[in-house]
Amino acid sequence: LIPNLLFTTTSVMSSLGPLCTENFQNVSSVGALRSNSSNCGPRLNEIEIAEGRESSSSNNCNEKYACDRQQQDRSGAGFSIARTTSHCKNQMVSDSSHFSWYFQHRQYSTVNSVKGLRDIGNKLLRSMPSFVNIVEVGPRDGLQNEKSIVPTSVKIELIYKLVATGLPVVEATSFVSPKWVPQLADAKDVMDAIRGVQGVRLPVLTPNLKGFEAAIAAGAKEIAIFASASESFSKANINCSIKESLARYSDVALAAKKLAIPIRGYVSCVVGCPIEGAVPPSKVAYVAKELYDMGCSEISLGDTIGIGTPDGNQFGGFVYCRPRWLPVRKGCFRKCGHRGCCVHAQRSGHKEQCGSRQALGRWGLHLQASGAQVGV
Ligand SMILES: CC(C)(COP(=O)([O-])OP(=O)([O-])OC[C@H]1O[C@@H](n2cnc3c(N)ncnc32)[C@H](O)[C@@H]1OP(=O)([O-])[O-])[C@@H](O)C(=O)NCCC(=O)NCCSC(=O)C[C@@](C)(O)CC(=O)[O-]
Repeated sequence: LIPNLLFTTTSVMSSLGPLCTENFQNVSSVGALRSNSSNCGPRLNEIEIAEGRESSSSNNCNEKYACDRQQQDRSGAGFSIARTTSHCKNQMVSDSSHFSWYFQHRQYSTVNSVKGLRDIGNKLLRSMPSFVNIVEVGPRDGLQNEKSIVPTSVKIELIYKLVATGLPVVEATSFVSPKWVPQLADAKDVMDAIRGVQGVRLPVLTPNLKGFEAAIAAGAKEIAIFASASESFSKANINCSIKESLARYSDVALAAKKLAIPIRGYVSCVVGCPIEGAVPPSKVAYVAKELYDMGCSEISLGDTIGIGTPDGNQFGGFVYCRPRWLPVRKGCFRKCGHRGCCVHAQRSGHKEQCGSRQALGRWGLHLQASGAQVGV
C-alpha cells in the first residue's frame, strides 16, 4: 500500500489544510506564535539543539544567559521557565524553557548566534511543505490486489467510513476489464451505492473509452487515467505500449473534456520498474507532460514498487523538481510501501535538482494513501 515523509498512519489521515508556513517568516515569529499559545508550549527541539551546538562557538554568553534566565524566573514574566541545565559551552536549553523567551534573551547575548539560529529556523521551516492534500486510493488500489474478493457491501462501507474522516478525495473503484481485475468487477454497484455522497471527490480509474463510458453511466464525476514510464510495465498492466496508452487516454481525455469531467493522471514506475529496473527520469517527464497536455488537473507520480528513499541517493540523485510546465498544486507524489519520490526535469535549459523535501516544500504536498501507510 502506500507513501512518503514520515507520516505513518492508518488510512484515516484526514486532509490537512494549509500548514500556514508562510506565516513563519522567521524564527522570531515562531517564538511569537508559541508565546501566544501556552506557557508550557512545546519546545522547538531541533532549533534548541542546533543552538546548543552553536553556543560552543560563542564564547562568553553562557554565564550571562544562565543569569538572565534566573532573573526572568524570579520576575515571573509569564513563562513557565525553569533553569538552564548546563553552563558549559555546549549548553542545551533546559527542558521546560520557553523558546520565545529564550530567543529574546539570546538576542541580547549574541547577535551572531541569533542570526545563526534564525537561519537554521528558516531553513527548517522552508523545507516544510506549505500544504498537504491526501488522495485516498484504498478502495481501488488497496482492494484490487486482494486475493479474496472483498464483498461489495464492505467496499461501500469502507468508502463511507473514509469519507466520514473528512478526506477530500477517495478513489472509489476502477472501470477496468473484469478479466484483468476481477476484484473490482462490481464497480457499477459500488458507484450506485455512493451516488448521494456529497462534499468529497470520488474519482474512478478508466483505462480506455469503454471504461470511461461505463464510469459516466454509473455516475462518476471525476476520472483517472494511468500510464507508465516503463514500457514493460505498461504492457503488463494495460496490455499496450506507452505510446498506445497515451493515444487511448487522449480519446478518454477528449470525451471527458466534453462533459467537463476532471481528470487525474497517473504515471507509474517513476523510480523503477519491477521488470526493467531503473527508469530514466526523462521518460517520467515525457509521460507526465503528455498527461498534463491532455488536460489532467493533477499528475500523480507513482513509485509503484516502493523503492524510493528520502534522499534519493538510491537512484543516483533521483530527485523531483517541478518542471516549468507543471504548476504547483498539480503534482502529486505517490509512494507505495516506503518513502521517496521524485523526478528531475529540465527547467529553462538547465537541470535543476533539489532534494525531495525541498521539492515537496515547493510543491506543497500531495499524498496518496491506500489504507495503511502514508508518507511523503
Ligand atoms: C486496459 C485493458 C482493458 C486492456 O485489456 P485488453 O485485454 O488488451 O483489452 P481489449 O481491448 O483487447 O478487450 C478485451 C476484453 O476486455 C473488455 N474490456 C476492455 N476494456 C474494458 C473496460 N474498461 N471495462 C470492461 N471491459 C473491458 C473488452 O470488451 C473485451 O471483452 P470481450 O470482447 O473479450 O468480452 C486491461 O488491460 C485492463 O483493464 N487493465 C487494467 C489493469 C489494472 O487495473 N491495473 C491496476 C491499476 S494501475 C495501478 O494500480 C497503478 C496506479 C494507478 O495505482 C499508479 C501506481 O501506483 O503506479
